[in-house]
Amino acid sequence: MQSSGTDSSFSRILSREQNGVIQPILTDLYQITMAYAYWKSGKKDDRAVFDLYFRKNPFKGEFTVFAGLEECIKFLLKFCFTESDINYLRKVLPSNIESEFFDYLQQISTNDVRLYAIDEGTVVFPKVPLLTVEGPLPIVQLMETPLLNLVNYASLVATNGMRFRLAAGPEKILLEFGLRRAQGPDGALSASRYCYLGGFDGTSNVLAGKLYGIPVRGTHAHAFVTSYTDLLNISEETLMRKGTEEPVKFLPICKKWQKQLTGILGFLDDQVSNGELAAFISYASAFPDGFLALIDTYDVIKSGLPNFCTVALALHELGYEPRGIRLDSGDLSYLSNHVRSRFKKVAESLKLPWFGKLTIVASNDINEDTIHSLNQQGHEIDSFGIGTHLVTCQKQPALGGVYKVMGYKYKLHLFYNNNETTDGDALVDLMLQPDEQPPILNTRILCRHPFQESKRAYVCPAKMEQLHKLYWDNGELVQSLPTLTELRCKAIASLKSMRQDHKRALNPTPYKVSVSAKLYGFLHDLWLENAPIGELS
Ligand SMILES: Nc1ncnc2c1ncn2[C@@H]1O[C@H](COP(=O)(O)OP(=O)(O)OP(=O)(O)O)[C@@H](O)[C@H]1O
Ligand SMILES: O=P(O)(O)OC[C@H]1O[C@H](OP(=O)(O)OP(=O)(O)O)[C@H](O)[C@@H]1O
Ligand SMILES: O=C(O)c1cccnc1
Ligand SMILES: [Mg+2]
Repeated sequence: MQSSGTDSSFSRILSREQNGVIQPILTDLYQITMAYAYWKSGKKDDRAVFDLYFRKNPFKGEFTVFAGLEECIKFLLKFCFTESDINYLRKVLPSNIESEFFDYLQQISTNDVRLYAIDEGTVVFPKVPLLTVEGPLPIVQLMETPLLNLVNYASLVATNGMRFRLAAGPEKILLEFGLRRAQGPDGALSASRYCYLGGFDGTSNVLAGKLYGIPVRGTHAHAFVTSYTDLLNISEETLMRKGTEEPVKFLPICKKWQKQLTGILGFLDDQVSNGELAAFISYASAFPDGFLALIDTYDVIKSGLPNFCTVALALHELGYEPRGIRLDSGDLSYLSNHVRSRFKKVAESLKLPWFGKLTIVASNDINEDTIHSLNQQGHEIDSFGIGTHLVTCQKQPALGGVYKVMGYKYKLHLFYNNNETTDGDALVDLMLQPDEQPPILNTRILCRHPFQESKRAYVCPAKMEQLHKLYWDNGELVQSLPTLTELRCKAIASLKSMRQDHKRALNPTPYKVSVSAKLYGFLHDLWLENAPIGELS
């Protein structure tokens, strides 16, 4: 077990929930067989350094949001093979394994491990190490699979969330509705957590709300509407006038508004679904403030919209504030525009300006391209509810993060220019050798392409940041860990500092990760040393 750290943030993360499935044997068998072979050949105390990085940004994009670090740290914190793990391993590993290996496994810990990492929520790029893990070879090897598992999907889905945010714009409310479509319960929880980190505003997943403090949001389903067949179901429904104990029969007020609305909206009251109206009245009676109705069960224009307006005006008469509607089928551009124009018409006719600004939520198999297309066509959607494409990352289902021995050490700086309107744009990431003098602000420094000799540029940083920090040392967390909401703000700010052309949806400009002249020379020599020389005959 680890020593109990003194840093208060250490005990703080212990109190945060962790998925119980994360444990040292959540790994590939070959990590354990390699650990045995290392142990047997006397390498148990050899030191090794592994870097975790990915080779290509996902979704044909040019950025990735790094996520999963807090879980990696909790994994280090609790890293311990239990007696039951050992008993299981004794059963499944070949019988020739020496018993002392199991004694060794049972006492290993992360006390001699060091973890350097980029802050969670930072926008990161290919081949830049997100984590660097130093420690006894078998121990850091054993961490490969769990660390990759904790970072790959977290970063992928956070990036996906951020891409939906970029597509929708900063003002739209983005809700994650993916629980029913996610890759199992754990995929769903991770999706809710990291979509929030990536800039979503809330989730429908109640357990994720409880575990991670994410705002929980929701509307109602078609099943709720279809379970009501006629107005008889609700004829006795009463509602208190807001702020009073005065019960009022709600249906007659609705009937009155329905009549008035037929002239304004031009619908026929014998064409609206009475079952739908009953469902809306019933939901409104349960939640009179913030009433939001799904209006596409039967016919948005002929039934759902008039029924919603009817109930919304009746609620308003009793002092409540309705919120709006959700569309879950059909042409979301056309329907949202139509609904908005009708809301405005009601607002003007009845001198109720708030009616024109009611919220329009859209859902139904929405992906990033749908949002770009809706933006082009024009729409009046205020909020998107997104499930399948977001959480399954249908456009690219995995991030190809790897865990490798890089064979050299480096330090990494991020340089910014002095764009005053954006508080500085990120210009370039520069890797230097550890013993190099740190770059000096407002002084030219040569940044080279890691391999192509002719590609180089001078950069004069107005602001800079060292990206790798020591997070874990001597069995303790040595940095404070931000809350999920702080990580979300960090991710949004980190993306904001990226130039627009790196973020565009189609053919974005690659962001540059470069090396110093000294590191370039070192890498070049290393490469030449290792590249075999051919022989001509
Ligand atoms: N204006 C639009 N531009 C581009 N895509 C749209 C637009 N409106 C809706 N979509 C998308 O088009 C697809 C329409 O889905 P589909 O063809 O299944 O029709 P539907 O009306 O949703 O039917 P169903 O009731 O069976 O779900 C959805 O993925 C939706 O997100
Ligand atoms: O479409 P997604 O992005 O996955 O978002 C979640 C979907 O889940 C719900 O309905 P569901 O798809 O379960 O049923 P329905 O489409 O038949 O109403 C909801 O109405 C959304 O359409
Ligand atoms: O609350 C909603 O509207 C919701 C939740 C999950 C899936 N679809 C919709
Ligand atoms: Mg659906």
